[in-house]
Amino acid sequence: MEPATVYLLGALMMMANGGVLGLMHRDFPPSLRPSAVTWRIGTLLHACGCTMFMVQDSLPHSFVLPLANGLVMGGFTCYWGALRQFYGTPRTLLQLAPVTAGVIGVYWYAGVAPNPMGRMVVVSLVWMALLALCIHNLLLQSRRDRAWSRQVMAGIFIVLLMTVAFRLGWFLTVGMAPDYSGLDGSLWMNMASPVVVSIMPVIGTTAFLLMCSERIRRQWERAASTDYLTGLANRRTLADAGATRFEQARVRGRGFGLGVIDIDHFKSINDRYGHDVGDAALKHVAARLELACREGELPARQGGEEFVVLFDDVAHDSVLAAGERLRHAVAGSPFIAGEVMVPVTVSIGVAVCMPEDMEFDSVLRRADAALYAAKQGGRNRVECAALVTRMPELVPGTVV
Ligand SMILES: Nc1nc2c(ncn2[C@@H]2O[C@H](COP(=O)(O)OP(=O)(O)OP(=O)(O)O)[C@@H](O)[C@H]2O)c(=O)[nH]1
Repeated sequence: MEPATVYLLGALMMMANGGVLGLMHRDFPPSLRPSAVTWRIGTLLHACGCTMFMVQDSLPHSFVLPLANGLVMGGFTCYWGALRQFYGTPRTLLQLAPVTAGVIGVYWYAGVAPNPMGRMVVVSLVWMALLALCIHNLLLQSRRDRAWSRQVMAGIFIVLLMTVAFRLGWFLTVGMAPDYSGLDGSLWMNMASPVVVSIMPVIGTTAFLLMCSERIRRQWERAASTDYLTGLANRRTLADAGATRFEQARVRGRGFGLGVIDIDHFKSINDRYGHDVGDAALKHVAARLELACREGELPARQGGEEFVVLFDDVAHDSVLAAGERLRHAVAGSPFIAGEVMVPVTVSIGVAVCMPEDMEFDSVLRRADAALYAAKQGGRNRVECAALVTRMPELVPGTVV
C-alpha cells in the first residue's frame, strides 16, 4: 500500500467517525454539546489535512504543505479545545498560537527557503506541543475524573507524541534528501507515520465518545442518588446506605446511630416569605448540616423539610452530642433572604442501634419518635430515643 492510500483511508475513517459523533451529539446533554462539536470540527480538519497530504506532489509545495499541515494542526488544536471545554476550562485565542507558528514555519521552509528537514522540525515541534497540551489537560483531571476512558485518551495522545518524537529523531539521524516527499513509499517511515497519524485520531474519537458516555452515565447516577434541590443524598441513597451501615455495624460490633432533623415552623416560612424562600431555607439548612458533618457521616434529605444524618461509629453516650453539633450548626448561622434575616432552627431526634434491632428502619423509627418528643418539648432541641426497646415510653431530653 502506498502512503497516499493510507492517508485516504485515514481521512475516510475520520470522516465516518466524525459523522457518528455528529449523529450522537444531538442526544448529549447541553453541557457536553460544545466540546462534541469542537471535537467533530477537529476530525473534519484532520481528514481534510490527510486528503491534502494525499495530493501533495500534484500541487505547489509552498501552497499545499502549509495548508495540509495547518489543517492537521488545526485538528489537534480543536481536540485540545474540546478537552478544555469537556472539563470546563475556558478557551482563549492564545490556543491558536501553535498552529499559527506552525503554518508560518512550514510556509517558510516550503516556499521561501525550501528545506525538508526545517519543515520536519517545525511540524514535529508544533504537533508535540499540541499533544503535550492535550495530555496535560487530561492528566490535570486525574483527581476529579477517574473515568478509564480519560486514561485511554491520555494513552492515545502519549503514543502519538512518542511516535512524532521518534519520527523526528529518525529523520534527524538518517537525514533527508533535498527532494524529500512524504509520499515516497520506499521509506518505511513514510508508511508508518501516516498509519499512526491517521488511525490514532480515529481511536481518539472513539475514546472521546466513551468519555462522553461515561460522563452521561455518571450524571444519571448522580441524579438518581441525590436530592435535586439540596444536592444531598436522597431518600433512596439514605435507605441503601443506612441498611449497609446498619449491617456493617452489627457484624463488626461497632456503634451505629442517626439523627432525624426537621425544620421548625417551616410552613410559616413558606407562608410568610413564599415558596422560593422556603426552598432557599432548605438549601441553607442542607449546607449547614453538610458542613457540620464529620468524616464518615452521611447527611441526606428524607423528603419535605426533613433530613437524616447517619453517624459513624457513635455510641449511646455520644449520639446526643452529635445531634447538638448539628442543631448548633443551623441555629448559629443566620439565613438571609434578600434584605431580611429569617430565623431558622431545627428539632432533632437521635437514636443508636440496640442489640434487639433487626433492621435499619427500627433505628429510624425510634429517632423519629424522639424527634416528635423534641417538637413537643418546644422545638430547637435534641431528644434521644434512649433504651426504647426496654422502656416503651420515650425519655425526652435524656442524656445518658
Ligand atoms: N418550599 C418548600 N416547601 C416544602 C417542600 N417540601 C415540603 N414543604 C413544605 O413544608 C411544610 C411542612 O410543614 P409542617 O409539616 O406542617 O410542619 P412545620 O410548619 O415545619 O412545623 P413543625 O414541623 O411542627 O415545626 C409544608 O408547608 C410543605 O408544603 C419543598 O421542597 N420546598
